[in-house]
Amino acid sequence: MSAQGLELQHVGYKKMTKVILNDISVKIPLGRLVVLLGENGVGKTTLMRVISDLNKGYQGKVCLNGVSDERRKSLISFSDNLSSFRSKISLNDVIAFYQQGYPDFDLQRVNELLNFMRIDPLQRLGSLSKGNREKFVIALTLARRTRLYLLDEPLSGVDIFSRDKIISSLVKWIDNDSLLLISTHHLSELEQVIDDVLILKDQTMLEYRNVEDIRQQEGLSVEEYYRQTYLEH
Ligand SMILES: Nc1ncnc2c1ncn2[C@@H]1O[C@H](COP(=O)(O)OP(=O)(O)OP(=O)(O)O)[C@@H](O)[C@H]1O
Repeated sequence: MSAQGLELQHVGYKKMTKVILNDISVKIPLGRLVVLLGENGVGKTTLMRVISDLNKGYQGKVCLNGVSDERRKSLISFSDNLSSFRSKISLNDVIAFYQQGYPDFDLQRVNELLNFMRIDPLQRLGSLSKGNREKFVIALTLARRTRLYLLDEPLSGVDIFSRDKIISSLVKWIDNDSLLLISTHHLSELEQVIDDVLILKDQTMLEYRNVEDIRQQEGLSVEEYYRQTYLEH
């Protein structure tokens, strides 16, 4: 494989003496939409934080497009819960902050995304409902023109109509030379748009597999396959 893409080599992470992630190795090419699966507490958020270099002191190597040191951070857009912002700040001011902080932030794209999600940027952050706040986070995350997007359970509070709309448009917002890793507990909704699944179990990777292979070779939906594989091991 070329250096283009995300490569994890024997990645592990401990918190004090507790093993959270253990010996994860995988190569994911660019241009993929990958869903990250696993039960509560298995380490999905931790893995995203390790990939983003937010959790220091991990074992092994994380390499994105050939960059394995902390410079890879500039190639990664990770959904942020915006907890560092005051509730009185307007969405436009949060956007201005992102514009200043990220040279790859695309103002036109964020406006298109907000328009698409029907979020008015004149509102104050603290006035957003849970679901609308999640939509705003998705818009901010996808508005960067970068190589890797990490969305950590981005749709948990979003209503089913908006979820369908956002999910079916995800491909449109991700460039061909980028990669999207999205964690969810609602796999069935994403089945039609994802390329691959990455399953975590017992602190490590159980499987990384192409969804078309699953359908053709196993004759199962991705959700059926996930349940079967998870319970078998
Ligand atoms: N600050 C912390 N201190 C100690 N343990 C932690 C800390 N943060 C996370 N953990 C532990 O790390 C493990 C992985 O947590 P993580 O949040 O990554 O799981 P997850 O797969 O994202 O879970 P969920 O599906 O519930 O969001 C859990 O066992 C959790 O208790």
